[in-house]
Amino acid sequence: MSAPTESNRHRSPRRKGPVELRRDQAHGSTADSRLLDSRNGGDFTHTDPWRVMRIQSEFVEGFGALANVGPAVSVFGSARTKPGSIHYEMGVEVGRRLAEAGIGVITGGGPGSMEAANRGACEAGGLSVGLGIELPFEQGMNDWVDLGINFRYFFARKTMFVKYAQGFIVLPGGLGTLDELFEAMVLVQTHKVTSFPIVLIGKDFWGPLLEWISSRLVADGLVSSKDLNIVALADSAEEAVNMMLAGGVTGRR
Ligand SMILES: C/C(=C\CNc1ncnc2c1ncn2[C@@H]1O[C@H](COP(=O)(O)O)[C@@H](O)[C@H]1O)CO
Repeated sequence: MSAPTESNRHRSPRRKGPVELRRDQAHGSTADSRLLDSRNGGDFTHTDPWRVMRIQSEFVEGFGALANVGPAVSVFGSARTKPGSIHYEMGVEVGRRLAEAGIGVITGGGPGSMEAANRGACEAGGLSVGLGIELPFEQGMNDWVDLGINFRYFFARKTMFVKYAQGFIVLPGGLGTLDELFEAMVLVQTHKVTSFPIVLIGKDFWGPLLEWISSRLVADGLVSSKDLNIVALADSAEEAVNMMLAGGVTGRR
């Protein structure tokens, strides 16, 4: 911005919402002139202020669609497990047992263990929710989702996993699953959520990770030893769902 001179000092400032623009910054188009200017084409949809509106609409639509889901558990796990594999079948059983306990199932709506948990819930007549995510490659919602919402933004979607669930069950998975697990653990660690059971299924799979957290992170003073209690380990779908119930998740009667 250039320094004030005699010629521009008194030019009136221009307001853009909470932003006030003076001198050279005050030139340019106005919101209504841009709205009426057909030469802009669709370029405005690539601007950050427009994205804020889209982000806001994801929250509004997500909150609206999920407001009445009732008691639910978010189930995370690999997008790559195949029907017939141990982890896929475990996902089906998790979904089924949650549904039988009157608890809805929320997943990422994708393939693999997400599909498995939705399938188990759907087949048992329970609520099966999928929070899909737009990805650079074609990827539809799995067939077992009854209530599906598609998100553009991971962070809006993640809010829904926490806000509408009373606990998390985590099946074996890769980076996406680890991301969701660690986010949940930090929310509990920082008391952003309370009474929120997180159960990992598969002692062989998760044991070494917890052992590393204990032997390295706790030993180096990076994590408090009491934070190890944020997660519990289970070896079966039955055990995991019972831990949810014992942890305060109560199903619909
Ligand atoms: C890579 C493949 C499919 C990707 N499709 C996904 N759809 C919905 N949600 C997804 C997808 N991929 C990852 N997620 C989320 O992360 C977790 C699984 O990630 P991981 O890296 O496979 O562990 C899962 O809980 C989702 O919320 C294969 O075709």
